[in-house]
Amino acid sequence: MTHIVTCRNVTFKRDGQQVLNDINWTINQGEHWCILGLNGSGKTTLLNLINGYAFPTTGTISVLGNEFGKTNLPNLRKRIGYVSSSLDRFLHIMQNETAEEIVASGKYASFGLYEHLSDQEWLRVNDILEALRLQHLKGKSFSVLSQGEKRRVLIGRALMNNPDILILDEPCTGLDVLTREELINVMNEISARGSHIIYVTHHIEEISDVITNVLMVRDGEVIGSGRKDEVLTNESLSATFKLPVSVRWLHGRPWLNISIQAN
Ligand SMILES: Nc1ncnc2c1ncn2[C@@H]1O[C@H](COP(=O)(O)OP(=O)(O)OP(=O)(O)O)[C@@H](O)[C@H]1O
Repeated sequence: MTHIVTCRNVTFKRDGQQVLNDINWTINQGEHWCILGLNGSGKTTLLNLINGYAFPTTGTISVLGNEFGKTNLPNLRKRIGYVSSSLDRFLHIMQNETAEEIVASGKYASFGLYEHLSDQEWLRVNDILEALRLQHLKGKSFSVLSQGEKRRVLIGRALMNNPDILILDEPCTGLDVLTREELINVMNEISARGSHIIYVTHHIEEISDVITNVLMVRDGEVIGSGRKDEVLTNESLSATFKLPVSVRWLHGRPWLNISIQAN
């Protein structure tokens, strides 16, 4: 398999609105992508198409070598991990479960099912807790964890199945700067384990060393796509954010400056 994701001439229309228009995008082996775009630009819709939760109006999508419409979706979805703060509303069902039980439940892609794990799978749970620096949370119930700890536990849960693709949809929303940096560091671990990252954000500061490529979306259209150092220019960022901005690189990481214009 050479391509992880391929979108060809993908459009998506709903209620007379062209939500996505002629999207062409390829993720190759070994690449980690960030999707950048304003609120309402179409990022979540694109993720839903990749997950097979929605289907394009026209065009084709193939994920991990399988073309949608010609493949077994549940099996394919097991190879895609998805962590999103938009799923927080479902978290009430696991408030009493411990950090390690929640990671373990990722094995069955269902909360609350971890009774049948083998000794080897529990070793894997331990290994993940260690890799994400969550060992100290063993035995603690989910309800008492901080926001940052909860996000990392959910990423650990998504890693339990060794997904080929891990989608992180705005994982740093609501986190303070220290917790955000801790979470960004976790991406090194994820890539070391062989998952391809798709990281969705509004903030270019979250584009860590691990991210190789960036897709810029504006009003449902791709306006930039490629290696991050080539794509993240003042012009393309100003177009993406509909605001005059400039980019500054510090130790290989981009930061945004907003050019305030005097009236
Ligand atoms: N099923 C649908 N029916 C009608 N409109 C839709 C549907 N799905 C998405 N849209 C519209 O498409 C546009 C893009 O929405 P989408 O959620 O993909 O944006 P987004 O980039 O993820 O935004 P945010 O950053 O705020 O999460 C919005 O205007 C939204 O209202």
